[in-house]
Amino acid sequence: MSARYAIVAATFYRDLADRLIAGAQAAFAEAEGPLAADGPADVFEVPGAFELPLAAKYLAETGRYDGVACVGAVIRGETDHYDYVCGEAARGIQDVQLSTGVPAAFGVLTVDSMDQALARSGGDKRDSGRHAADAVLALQRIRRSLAGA
Ligand SMILES: Nc1c(NC[C@H](O)[C@H](O)[C@H](O)CO)[nH]c(=O)[nH]c1=O
Ligand SMILES: CC(=O)[C@@H](O)COP(=O)(O)O
Repeated sequence: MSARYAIVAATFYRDLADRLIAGAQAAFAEAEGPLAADGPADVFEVPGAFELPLAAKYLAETGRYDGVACVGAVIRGETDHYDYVCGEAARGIQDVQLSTGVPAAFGVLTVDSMDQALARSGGDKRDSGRHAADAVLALQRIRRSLAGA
């Protein structure tokens, strides 16, 4: 039985979203055995990170996906708007996975500069898109093992 994954991307910073999507797609493509995907992850886009939780909820509630990787980038500006966007995205995505039982990973960069974002979206620090997909796979591995127990 193969798996189906989704990626929902906040495209407020288009180039960063594309880098994060690529990382998540690569990680999903490497999944093996019962976690192996039946094809590339379906990609859905929202304007910003604040919209990620509801999009993830829509996808999780379809019952069509074994997990959802939520990706995006929030770069601090002059005001405290950053705090609200980041906080609600994190809390909302966590609520989706806890309420639906469908893995929904937090692959949202919360940074102070574009340089920090580039370094964490497949640059020299990490690939948060890949990490989000890996988190989905790790939770799905547990879920599948318990289902087979
Ligand atoms: N400043 C950033 C935003 N802001 C937009 C919000 O996420 C949201 O789309 C808007 O408030 C309408 O509800 N979003 C990001 O993803 N990254 C940012 O840096
Ligand atoms: C993270 C944000 O919402 C940010 O881009 C907004 O910038 P500002 O705080 O300067 O209005």
